[in-house]
Amino acid sequence: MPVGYTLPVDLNPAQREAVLYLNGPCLVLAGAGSGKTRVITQKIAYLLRECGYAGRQVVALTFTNKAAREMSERIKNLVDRKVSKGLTVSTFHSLGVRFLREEAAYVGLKSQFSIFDSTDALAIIQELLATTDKARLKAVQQTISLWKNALVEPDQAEKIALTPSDIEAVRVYRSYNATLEAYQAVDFDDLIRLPARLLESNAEVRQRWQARVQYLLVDEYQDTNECQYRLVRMLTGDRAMFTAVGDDDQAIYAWRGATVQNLAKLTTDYPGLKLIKLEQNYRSVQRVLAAANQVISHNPNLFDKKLWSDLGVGDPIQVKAMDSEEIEAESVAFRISSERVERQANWRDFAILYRSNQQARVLEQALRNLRIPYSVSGGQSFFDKAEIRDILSYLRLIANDADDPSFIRAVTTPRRGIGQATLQALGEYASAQQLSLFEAIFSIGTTDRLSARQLEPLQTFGEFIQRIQTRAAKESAQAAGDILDELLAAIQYERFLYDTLDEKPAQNRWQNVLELVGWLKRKAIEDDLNVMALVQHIALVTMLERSDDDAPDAVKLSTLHASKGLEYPHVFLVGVEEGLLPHLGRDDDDTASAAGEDALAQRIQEERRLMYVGITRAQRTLNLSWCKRRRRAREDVVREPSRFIAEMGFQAGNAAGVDTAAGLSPKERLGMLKQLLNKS
Ligand SMILES: Nc1ncnc2c1ncn2[C@@H]1O[C@H](COP(=O)(O)OP(=O)(O)OP(=O)(O)O)[C@@H](O)[C@H]1O
Ligand SMILES: [Mg+2]
Repeated sequence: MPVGYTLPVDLNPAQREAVLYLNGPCLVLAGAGSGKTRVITQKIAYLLRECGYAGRQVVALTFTNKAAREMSERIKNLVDRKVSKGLTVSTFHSLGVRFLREEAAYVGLKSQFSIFDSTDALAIIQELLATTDKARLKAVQQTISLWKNALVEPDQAEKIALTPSDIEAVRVYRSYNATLEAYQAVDFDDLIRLPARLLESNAEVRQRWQARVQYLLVDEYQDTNECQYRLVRMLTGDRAMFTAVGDDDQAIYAWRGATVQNLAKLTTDYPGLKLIKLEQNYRSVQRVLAAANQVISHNPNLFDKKLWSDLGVGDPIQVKAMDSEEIEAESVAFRISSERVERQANWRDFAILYRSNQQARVLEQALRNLRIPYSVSGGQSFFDKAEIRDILSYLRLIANDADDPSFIRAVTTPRRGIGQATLQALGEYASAQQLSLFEAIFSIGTTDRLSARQLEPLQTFGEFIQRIQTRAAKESAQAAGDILDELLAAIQYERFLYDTLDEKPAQNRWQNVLELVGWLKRKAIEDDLNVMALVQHIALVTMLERSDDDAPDAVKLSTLHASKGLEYPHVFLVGVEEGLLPHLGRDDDDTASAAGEDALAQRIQEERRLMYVGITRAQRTLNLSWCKRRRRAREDVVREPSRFIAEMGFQAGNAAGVDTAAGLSPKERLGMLKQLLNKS
């Protein structure tokens, strides 16, 4: 340790060791709430303040934009702005975008490539597969995604594809890639796959990046996939100056190709790896921790870990059975409202967590009824709304005019007298000439299939987009706002809404558009992005969350997946029932249900880890509930309590809420007894 450096006192010896260790690769393996993320933040501060690293030499990778933002905030408080200048704290995907923007030419892209989200990607697959069977489409999309994440190219996929459906998927995979290439577009998986592949194949690029990334830190390492593993390996090279932190019990992205084996692989790939374990949990009271430990003990474990807390026993965990999801939602809303007063807490101290996005609607309604402020994260719904996709199609076209899907959406919304026949003629010409639709406008001229009357609105549109392109490329973040306003006015989008819809929905949609534009303007200024850079930024936000503008004091609604890494004083975990948590794939878009016993066991284990993640978000109180009946496709279905409730040692049927001492050590039991006695 450099002389005169005082590490923050609020690090325990093991954490301190992890922060100070700089002799090679380091893995911190520890349970929830043990301060893994804190180690990363403190280590960045240590590198910058005491070890002479410049900001631009340090890269920290997190799992979500929100986590990246929070980490940046914390570092701002620890390190002088001048010292941290150039520091990268981002998601794997944002780093991928930056990498590809700089190295675009090496992978045959222009730097203003489009990023297609899964809705865009699905539309392409639908065209290639020529089916509307949604389950089949999603299955193919997932297969392609898994191949990409495992760095399996179509040629290799062809060799391993045995079933007719996999063979079909290979065919789609090939054409899908070709289509993306034609549009100068990449999908989310490509954001990591292309950099990893380029780094592996091109020594010059590899050396340049290795010289640049002097120290790398990775949070939530258990959820990295093969591509991300290789990316980390390539970026850090033989020097292997990195710290990874993770918890195998919190691996919840196997369905996206993540593999906890990456944790084990580190220990074999880097023989000199320093392994550090943390055992004290600083987040949760003992009852919560005991429940978490109980549940996860039903999974086979890769690594032996212990976890204890000295934050006191805490209140009994409540387990409630509800008659329906409406009643469950009402009851949660009511409880939050009264507990806020009783506990003198803030709205933001409460979180409601659920397995599936669809559960949010009923909860939102109940909170609105009681006028409780809330914010939702983990949903993609906002960016999937028609009006938002309309506006974004313009922006995407402006940034990348090879993006044919965006062209088609923009040119036909609002309608400007360009009909199907016109577009068809344009499309045939474009593909014959190997041009994008946008380029085709300017060279097609009138033909026997395209009259001057048809051509004119196309050209007007083309010139309009070109004018904005010229400005957008030249101007700054400040001007981005003006450009957005002018764009909206020029296309008369508000009028289009009121012309085509009833007043109420038109008003709603226009509000959403204004919200989007307001958010974009703030983002442009905050991160100093011009319109071009902004467009790529948006695509990334759509991926996991859009929770920038969290209301300052609001109850948090979140999926379990999106709650990873976060903590709340009071947690309500709803819908803890068989079929939902564990989610057993009764949905029609599910492929794993047919995949046999072993796959099912794996799946239950992943769901159990998800349950563990949920429980361990709670700092002080935890409330579980499940519904005896739930509406599914307009039918009421009888539900059973989740097996996880029994695994925690609780009984599930009691509507009054039960408490048991299961999972507590003798000392903790005694503490609990004392507490009960004090109360009475
Ligand atoms: N040494 C410490 N002293 C006091 N508080 C600590 C200490 N280490 C961590 N904490 C606090 O404990 C909480 C959990 O820490 P952190 O979020 O870093 O854990 P984690 O291991 O990353 O959890 P998760 O597995 O959920 O991501 C935070 O509120 C953090 O500030
Ligand atoms: Mg963490």
